[in-house]
Amino acid sequence: MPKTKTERVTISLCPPVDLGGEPGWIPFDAPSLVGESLRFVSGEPDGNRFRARYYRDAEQHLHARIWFGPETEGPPGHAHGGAVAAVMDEALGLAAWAAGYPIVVGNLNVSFRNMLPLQKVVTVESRVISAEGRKVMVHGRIFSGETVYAEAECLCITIPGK
Ligand SMILES: CCCCCCCCCCCC(=O)SCCNC(=O)CCNC(=O)[C@H](O)C(C)(C)COP(=O)(O)OP(=O)(O)OC[C@H]1O[C@@H](n2cnc3c(N)ncnc32)[C@H](O)[C@@H]1OP(=O)(O)O
Repeated sequence: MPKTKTERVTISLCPPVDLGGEPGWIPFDAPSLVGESLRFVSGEPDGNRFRARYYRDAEQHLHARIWFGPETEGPPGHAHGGAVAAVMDEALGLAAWAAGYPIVVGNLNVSFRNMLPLQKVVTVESRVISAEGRKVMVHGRIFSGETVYAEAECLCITIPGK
């Protein structure tokens, strides 16, 4: 009769990272606005996938500091394109909510400009460009210093009744 074997799985967490904002940025509490459902990107603030923190600046624009952990890997040592798109989806959709539009994302167009190294803290900046009828256009980019990793155009559609 085969013996049952207990396997011990050890998950080692990466060390803490600094997701602090720029002077003048105010921490933005996304769950208090949209609920607790945004777990895919921001749900594990100490995990090995994404670590994210949102802020608003004095002009109420939404910014995020994002750390792409080892579990977001696509090309060796670099973030998966889907991981980059997931961050854009969440951050730019949230930017529309933060500007007062209850939306879901209808179309997201991401341009990958440079490979994004893992375990790097980057910044997402966003701008609500226009709002016509139910369509809200948000633009954003992920960058660090002079390097732009991705740019995105996000068409958000307001949800009737919200
Ligand atoms: C609840 C708490 C959440 C709280 C969550 C907050 C989270 C924010 C961040 C996360 C963002 C996400 O991941 S959201 C998840 C990913 N997204 C989704 O799953 C969305 C799936 N799609 C849908 O549910 C639907 O297609 C909608 C709601 C987007 C649109 O459907 P609809 O309500 O029937 O409206 P519809 O008549 O089709 O479209 C309305 C207008 O928008 C235009 N339009 C619609 N889609 C598109 C499109 N892809 N590209 C161009 N234009 C479009 C139409 O032409 C029309 O223009 P006109 O004729 O008026 O000119």
